[in-house]
Amino acid sequence: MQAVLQARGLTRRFGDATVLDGVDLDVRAGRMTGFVGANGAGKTTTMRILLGVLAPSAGEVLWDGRPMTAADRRDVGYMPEERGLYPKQRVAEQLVHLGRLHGMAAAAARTSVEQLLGRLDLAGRADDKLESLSLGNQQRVQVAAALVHGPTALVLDEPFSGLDPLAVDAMAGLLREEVARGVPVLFSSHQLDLVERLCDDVVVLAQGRRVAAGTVAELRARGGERVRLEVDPGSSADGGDLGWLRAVPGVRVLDVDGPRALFGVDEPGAEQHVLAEALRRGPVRAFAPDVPPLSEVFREVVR
Ligand SMILES: Nc1ncnc2c1ncn2[C@@H]1O[C@H](COP(=O)(O)OP(=O)(O)OP(=O)(O)O)[C@@H](O)[C@H]1O
Repeated sequence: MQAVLQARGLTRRFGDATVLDGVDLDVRAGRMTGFVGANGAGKTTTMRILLGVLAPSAGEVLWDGRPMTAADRRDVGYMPEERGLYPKQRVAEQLVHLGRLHGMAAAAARTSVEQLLGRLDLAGRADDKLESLSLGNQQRVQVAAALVHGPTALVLDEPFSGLDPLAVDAMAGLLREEVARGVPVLFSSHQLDLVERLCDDVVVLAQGRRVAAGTVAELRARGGERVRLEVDPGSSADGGDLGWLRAVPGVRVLDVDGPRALFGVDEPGAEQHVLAEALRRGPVRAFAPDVPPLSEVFREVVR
């Protein structure tokens, strides 16, 4: 499927420092794309370039396969790192104003704001000044600001930071609805468990370069074949200690804790030798393939 929003070879220099170096990015229609990387990796800089807030030193941003214009960008929902709503203005008032700026009729903007505030559990705060809300609730309003006009794409800089688990679920539900209506969604986050749970695709940046990209499953499979083994400690002569695994050729022990172990398979079939040896020593409780969590893959690829 053709990506709607693409970056090709994005490079950005600040003085002598190259903070983005040839970054490619694809955000596909109807897919949630997670944008991850350590502090300072270049995520915010990339998002600013996507939205035209910052110019690239080289490279380009494409919309539907052609250079993205200011008109294309006008309908993208953007939640910038510096946020951007007015603390002293009332919540609903400024959201309606934003909808109007995107070309909505007043009545349509009011309806959209009412619905969004209801979904985000903020109906009772509509007439309060933004600054009187807790930080988490202010964050919800910031996301509402990106959604109010029915965006053609969403680019959100850490929309989940500082949210309680219920707010995360409410926000995730809203974003999923946008994805379901075909909107490409890109969001940055340091919460890798959340990225793993919510995203279809992931892009990993490290020091200004794209070091990995693909579906969550593809990235998790990068660690190679792994197997989890557990034996019955009581019935084995050696008390179930799996230390012997270290001597099996073609096997890379990742973790051993008495009768439980996790090992990588470097030579196809080596896991069958492990199983045969384990069964020779006593009963086996578990022998199953294991996929590393995204957080583990992340540590590997950004190293
Ligand atoms: N205006 C600027 N002038 C000079 N350097 C900048 C400027 N903006 C960003 N940088 C540098 O670019 C690098 C990338 O920063 P960026 O904010 O894009 O990273 P990030 O991945 O979003 O980080 P974080 O997860 O901490 O938000 C950093 O080293 C930062 O100091």
